[in-house]
Amino acid sequence: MEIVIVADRAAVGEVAAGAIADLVAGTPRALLGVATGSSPLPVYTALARRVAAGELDVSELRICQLDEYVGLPPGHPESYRAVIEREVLTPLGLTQDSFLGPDGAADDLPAACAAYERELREAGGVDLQLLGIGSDGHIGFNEPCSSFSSRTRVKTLTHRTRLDNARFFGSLDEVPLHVLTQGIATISDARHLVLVASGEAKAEAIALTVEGPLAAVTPASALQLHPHATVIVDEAAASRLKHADYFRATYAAKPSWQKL
Ligand SMILES: N[C@@H]1[C@@H](O)[C@H](O)[C@@H](COP(=O)(O)O)O[C@@H]1O
Repeated sequence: MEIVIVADRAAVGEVAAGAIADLVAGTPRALLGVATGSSPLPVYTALARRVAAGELDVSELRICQLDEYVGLPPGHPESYRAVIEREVLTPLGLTQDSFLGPDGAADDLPAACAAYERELREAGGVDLQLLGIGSDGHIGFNEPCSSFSSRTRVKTLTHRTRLDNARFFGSLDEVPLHVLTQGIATISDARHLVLVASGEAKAEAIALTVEGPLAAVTPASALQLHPHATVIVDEAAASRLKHADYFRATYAAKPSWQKL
């Protein structure tokens, strides 16, 4: 696992966008897994800026979604499909044609989960999966104690996650209780995992992810098992890392030929 510590949220976005730009330069039709939440927004802003400046061509890029609420009516502004369209597809000039996501409005949810697993496989697998992290260490919607071998399935949100996400809805009651999410094994199939976090509220989850024991109670600790995982954090999110100085020195001495 490589840990990159930078000054602030905007710098987190620039470094992660650089990794995506490097991928697209070599593989224009790459499959990019995107995440919702506030953490990845600076990444999308940095990508959109590069596209607008003519520095990056994403016209062939394909996008896929990590997770989705169950039961929101189609077109609900907080469905993750709508969020990704608003925050990723439109700013990058992409359409729903280049987008894969699980169907949270399906009558048969297990079948929708199996169909999404199949779609990801048939698309050739995810090249780079961008991840945020919940304050309880969840990735996607894999709440604490999710199995490391889990595939896409229905999960129940914890009270804490529903409280965290209530800011996007009118009230806590409007936050769905159930979701579909890529499992931890599904996420780990991606060839490169890039987790971004900023702010003090994520410091404990980041310390447990990077330096804590491998434990289902911290779902993001599964990144420790991945052959190519990068964690990009700002100083506040890094503030509880015991090995921060080593991580800084390692990144500062990174050979120029070596990409993230
Ligand atoms: N399912 C999403 C996660 O993918 C995201 O990482 C998390 C953190 O969001 P934020 O970055 O806003 O703290 O929110 C939701 O639970």
